[in-house]
Amino acid sequence: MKIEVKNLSKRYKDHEALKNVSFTLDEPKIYGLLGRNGAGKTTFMNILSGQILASGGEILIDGENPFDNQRLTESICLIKEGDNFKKDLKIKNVLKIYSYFYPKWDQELADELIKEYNLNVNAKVKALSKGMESALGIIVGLASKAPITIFDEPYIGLDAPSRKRFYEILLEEYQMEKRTIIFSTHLIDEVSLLFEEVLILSEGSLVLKEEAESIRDKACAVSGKKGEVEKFIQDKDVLDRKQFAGMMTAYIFGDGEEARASGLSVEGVPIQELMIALTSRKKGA
Ligand SMILES: Nc1ncnc2c1ncn2[C@@H]1O[C@H](COP(=O)(O)OP(=O)(O)OP(=O)(O)O)[C@@H](O)[C@H]1O
Repeated sequence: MKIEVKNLSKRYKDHEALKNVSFTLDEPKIYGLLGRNGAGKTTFMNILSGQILASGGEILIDGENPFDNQRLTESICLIKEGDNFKKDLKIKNVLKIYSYFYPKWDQELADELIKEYNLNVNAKVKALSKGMESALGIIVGLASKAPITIFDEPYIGLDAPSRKRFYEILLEEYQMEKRTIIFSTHLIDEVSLLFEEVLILSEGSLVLKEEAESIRDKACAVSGKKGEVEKFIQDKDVLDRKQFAGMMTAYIFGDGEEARASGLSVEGVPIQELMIALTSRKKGA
């Protein structure tokens, strides 16, 4: 489904959470939506899933506004950090409700994941630990098979092996049937390999939208003796620099060929570092 975001703004009283954000997602991909606390990620995902209204601009999904739009809501599944389900419901009833709601619901996958995460279908949501409740969210998100599936920091309390399994299953499912997956997380290093495209919000503005692969070509980390790196980056677009014991690493925009030719060592910039550099750069600008 095509998602067009046009001059999107959201104001909460005197705070502008989203400022004139525009971009298009026109292919089913795994998108990483990143940014610091308060950058506007959840606000964006809430507007996208039709839960709240924008203050200005619009989001169109296949040409339609998602707010109060039954046809579209069946195609969008948003799994939040918590409180996704009514506390008094039993797991089996949660699954039943979602199976009615999502036309492409995959019960076989839900059953498999219930076993995988060792959940008792007769347990009530309120009796679940934080990690178990997150597992239930992940199960619903994956089994919904919604063409737009949004995970907003979906794994609070989930331990590392369970998160790893989630990434593996997400990828397996995605490879079997492509869909738009928007994944917002602060555990960037852990998931960045999943992302096919990365969007970074900073203080309500979009500061990067780039395919993960071209990030590798667009920015690089240049390391070497401090003096040599300093000399090399004089005329470069520098994102960030770190120094230690007479050595320096600078993150720069541009490919690494010239740096390599100057005898400096060149590596990719981890997406987490890129996010930190881009979001602090804007603040200081
Ligand atoms: N209902 C609301 N009322 C008032 N202000 C809000 C409301 N929801 C969000 N905000 C403010 O809007 C800004 C963006 O919040 P949002 O939750 O979208 O950020 P985020 O990027 O998801 O942050 P985090 O990574 O911490 O979850 C923040 O300054 C937040 O305080």
